[in-house]
Parts: sequence; structure tokens; C-alpha cells
Amino acid sequence: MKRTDYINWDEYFMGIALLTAMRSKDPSSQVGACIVSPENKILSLGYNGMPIGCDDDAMPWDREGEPLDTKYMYVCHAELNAILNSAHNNLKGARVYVTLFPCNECAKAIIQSGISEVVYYGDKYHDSDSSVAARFMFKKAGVRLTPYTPSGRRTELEL
Ligand SMILES: Nc1nc(=O)n([C@H]2C[C@H](O)[C@@H](COP(=O)(O)O)O2)cc1CO
Ligand SMILES: [Zn+2]
Repeated sequence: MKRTDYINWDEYFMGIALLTAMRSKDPSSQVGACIVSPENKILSLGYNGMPIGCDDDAMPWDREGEPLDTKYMYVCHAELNAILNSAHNNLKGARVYVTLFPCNECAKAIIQSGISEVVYYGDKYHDSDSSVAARFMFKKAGVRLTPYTPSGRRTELEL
């Protein structure tokens, strides 16, 4: 008899997105993205971080202040990193598991890459212009938006 308490696909991919987010240096929001093929193969992963070559310790992580002194000018979002990290994979018909709903800029990249479904966990900026614009574009482009339903399963990893 096979065991029955194995994690399902959604738990698996969102779990990997959550683990990937733990690599983020951002003090306020750690975001992870996991892109998966229609055959449930992982195509790419990403988390929010500074561009390659931009020393994490030399870059600002502040949310407020002069625009040039905030992280927003520089940080590369989890979804964009995942798309860019997948340069040799075809993302047509893929779905992306994200721990936070995509912004309008990542929405553009998601649509252009051919990803057809976004499964999202958090949505804390639901009412921001960025989220409204993202939803508007996703709707026009026919990208399916699926809120992740937490299963309630808790797990602990000894790392
Ligand atoms: N979907 C997203 N993916 C992301 O990777 N991010 C990143 C950009 C920043 O590094 C951080 C948001 O910072 P804060 O405004 O919550 O302090 O998360 C943000 C969003 C939200 O749209
Ligand atoms: Zn984004």
C-alpha cells in the first residue's frame, strides 16, 4: 500500500516558493516564485533581490526616503527573476506559484512569457494601483488568477 499523507502538487510548489523566499534579504517582504510546466515539472525559481553584481550590503533596503535611497529603484522582483532565470525554457502554458500577488511590471513579464496561470498566496497590496493594473492586464490577456488555499498542513525542516 502506498503512503497517503504525501503533499499534493499545490502544497509542493507553493512550499518551494515559500522556501525560495527565505533567500531574500529584504527586511519587510520576502517573496518567492516557482514556475511549473503543464506536466508539473519545475522550470524556474526566483526570489526578490538585488541585481547580480550589486552588493546586497551596499544597496539600500529602506522603503522610504529619497527615491534613489530606497530599495524600489533597484530590487528585482521574484517573478521577474524566475522568468529571467528560465531563459532556456519555454514558459507557454506554464503556471507560476507566487507567495505574493504580482505587481504590474511583473504582470507584463508574466503575460509576455506565455505563462497562463498565477497561483498566489499573499495579496497584501490588493487595493494598490499596481495590483489593480496587474489584474486588469491579466484579465485582458486571459491569465487565470487562482488564490492558493492553504491546506493547514504544517511542516518543519531541520536544515
Ligand atoms: N509580487 C511582488 N514580488 C516581489 O518580489 N516584490 C518585492 C519587491 C520588494 O523587494 C518587496 C516589497 O517590499 P515592501 O514594499 O513590501 O516593503 O517585495 C513585491 C511584490 C508585490 O507586488
Ligand atoms: Zn513585480
